[in-house]
Amino acid sequence: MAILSLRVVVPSCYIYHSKPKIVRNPLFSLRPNQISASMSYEKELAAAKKAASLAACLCQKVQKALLQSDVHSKSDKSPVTVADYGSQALVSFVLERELPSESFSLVAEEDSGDLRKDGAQETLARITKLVNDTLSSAGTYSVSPFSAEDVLAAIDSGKSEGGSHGRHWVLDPIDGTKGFLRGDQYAIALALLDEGKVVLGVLACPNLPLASIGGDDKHSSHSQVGCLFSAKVGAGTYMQSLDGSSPIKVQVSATENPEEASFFESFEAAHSLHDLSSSIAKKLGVKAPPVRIDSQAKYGALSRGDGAIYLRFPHKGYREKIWDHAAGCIVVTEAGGVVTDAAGNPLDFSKGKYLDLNTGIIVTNQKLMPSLLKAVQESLDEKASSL
Ligand SMILES: Nc1ncnc2c1ncn2[C@@H]1O[C@H](COP(=O)(O)OS(=O)(=O)O)[C@@H](OP(=O)(O)O)[C@H]1O
Ligand SMILES: [Mg+2]
Ligand SMILES: [Mg+2]
Ligand SMILES: [Mg+2]
Repeated sequence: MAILSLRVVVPSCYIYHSKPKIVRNPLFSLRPNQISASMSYEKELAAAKKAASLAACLCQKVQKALLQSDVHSKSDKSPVTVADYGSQALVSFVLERELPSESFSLVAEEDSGDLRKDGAQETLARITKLVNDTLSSAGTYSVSPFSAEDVLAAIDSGKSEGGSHGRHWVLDPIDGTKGFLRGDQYAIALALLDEGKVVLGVLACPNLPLASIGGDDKHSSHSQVGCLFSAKVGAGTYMQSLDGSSPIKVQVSATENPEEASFFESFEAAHSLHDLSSSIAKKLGVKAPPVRIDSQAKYGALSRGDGAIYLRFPHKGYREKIWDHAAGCIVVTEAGGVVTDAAGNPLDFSKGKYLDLNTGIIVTNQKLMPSLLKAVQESLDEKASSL
């Protein structure tokens, strides 16, 4: 069995601390109508942070010793690993356990179909062991070990369709599976929808340096890695280290000058049109080359001002899923940023599993958004007229 070599050294399993250290910033003082919103969803946010942190432990364990046999191809040919399944089972278990009085609906990326097929028993046994080992090493729950059937059921509790009524959790158990396999960036992305609106979001990014990745030190081997971003409607965005530092409030870059702004885009060229992003950035006057990283770690990095712009233009025909953007979207907006489609409309998470989008997704701060939208429109018009 081939063992893939991985570049990132990760810290040991996380101990999660919940007490926030508030960094005062007048920009983030709450308006009266935000106070009630900020006080609700508290236990849901705590549960989401716990679930994502535990899932991150499981993913790290797998990434440290990744076996070729842990990687499978889904029917759409995208990769899925034992860690994607294990992470989904763990998050679903923790949420149900922490919030027993609430009706539970989860819209999640993975399902157990392939794991129920002949020949998948060994993989399922490995996932079951990973889930049990992670729960027992965290020591948080005294539960009898999960059986393989329990794991399949926990994965399949993510089959909800979401929508505009009631509450729905939205989970990408590993966002950026290709990055995960390369030993690069990935995220456990969890959000809660209430009446079709994202009201909280958590991004666990086990390989994201705590220091900025926007500057010259982005390849420093000394950087401590492992970030947990969390945001609640009306209450701002916080970042803490996954191994337990106090949360600090973060905010997006305040730059008004595109020449100072760097931009993020997908690492995978198959996921976003890099040429189109370059033409938009050039029009806007951005000087720096693109920062290409996998997953919603881009939203996390943007929320703390590492870069000022995220451009995402999928190839024609691709339909964006809500779990690829829900958590990232609230993490950025609560940090003062703006997330829209290419026409400037806010993203609508109330339509089920898919986002009903116009062309692409753009993210930046409030000052740069008007000129970014103009550059996007001009570049799209040029592209259309050249066809
Ligand atoms: N063709 C195509 N176009 C656009 N997007 C796609 C495409 N295929 C996949 N995906 C989704 O992209 C998710 C990975 O996020 P990113 O594109 O931000 O990261 S990456 O740099 O490209 O790895 C990735 O999420 P995961 O499947 O959770 O890894 C996919 O949902
Ligand atoms: Mg994803
Ligand atoms: Mg995924
Ligand atoms: Mg996937």
